[in-house]
Amino acid sequence: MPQVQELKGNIRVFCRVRPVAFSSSTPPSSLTPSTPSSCSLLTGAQISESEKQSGKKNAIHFDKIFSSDSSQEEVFEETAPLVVSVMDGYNICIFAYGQTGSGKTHTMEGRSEARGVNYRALDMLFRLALERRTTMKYEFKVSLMEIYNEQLKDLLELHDSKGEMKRLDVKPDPSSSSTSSTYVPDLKLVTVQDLEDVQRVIALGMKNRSTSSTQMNEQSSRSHCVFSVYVTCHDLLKGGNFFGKMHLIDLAGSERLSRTGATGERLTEAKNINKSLSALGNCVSALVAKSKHIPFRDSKLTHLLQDSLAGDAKVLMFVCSSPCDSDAPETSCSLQFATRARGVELG
Ligand SMILES: Nc1ncnc2c1ncn2[C@@H]1O[C@H](COP(=O)(O)OP(=O)(O)OP(=O)(O)O)[C@@H](O)[C@H]1O
Repeated sequence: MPQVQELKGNIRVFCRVRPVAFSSSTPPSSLTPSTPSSCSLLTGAQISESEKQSGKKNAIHFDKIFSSDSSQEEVFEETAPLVVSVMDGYNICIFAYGQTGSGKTHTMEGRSEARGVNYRALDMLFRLALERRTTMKYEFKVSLMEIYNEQLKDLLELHDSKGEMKRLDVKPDPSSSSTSSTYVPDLKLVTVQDLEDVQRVIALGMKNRSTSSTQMNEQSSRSHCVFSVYVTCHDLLKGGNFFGKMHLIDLAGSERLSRTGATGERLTEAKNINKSLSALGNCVSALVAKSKHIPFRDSKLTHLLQDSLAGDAKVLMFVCSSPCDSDAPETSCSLQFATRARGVELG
């Protein structure tokens, strides 16, 4: 059984490197083709090697590095201790960050033959609930939202017959004494009892999600996707209830507009994605500097994350990276962001 991690601490950062093969199979015409020999930028071994050479000052530190041959099981094994604590009433936020095509969706959602963190997390929660059934009774609800072009949408509820999704907003939580606590009024929560329920809900939501093909990724997420799990725990021995909440977030990929060849609608999407990711960067910098004002309200993404980043959540960030030299500028930006994020003190 994974051990529950301590509440206080910094944002934990896990670095995951995508395999080479996925970019070389369909090399984008405008990019340097990815060959194994040119894809030497980032492996666990090389990070520690560069660490040795450059000395501690410039070294990049992560809580864990997963190389390109790390399996979904290995990744989840390290993530599980954090996930478990939602059953004990903690708030958890796990998000994947990185350039487009770097493996964020693979890490969070995965595929049916290689499930990602979301599915494995729910699987573990259901199994734990069963194990603890003589002392605790758990109820699970989930929600699925996306932030697309700076609009927060409920992926589980249609707003009208034209197929428009219901639009949502982030508001201060009136039931909490903490000023950083937020909630999303009118968000649809669905009770789930097993993995089949979860799969049904996710399949419905994903049908409504905004993805499209870009030069960098055949099935690129054009929105930030927020899958949330709400756990109510009834203590059967002592009586009383407590609550835990977990956000599992697949961020849209950061991208250089010049590389993506985006025009029209794709360009608007890309600009909105980059804007909200830089708002996240600004909040992280302000949190590291312990500024009085953290600009959470500058974007829907940061407003939604306020609850986790300024509250009492345990936060884990996957920084997903391409191993290719041709992606070096983006990888460098992602790693710098991850380094800053790791300096954020929580709790
Ligand atoms: N560790 C991995 N092992 C196997 N396949 C991977 C891995 N990482 C990524 N891939 C594959 O690479 C491709 C791109 O990955 P993915 O869609 O997860 O990227 P992304 O970061 O979510 O991109 P975007 O931001 O454009 O949505 C997919 O086909 C995915 O299955």
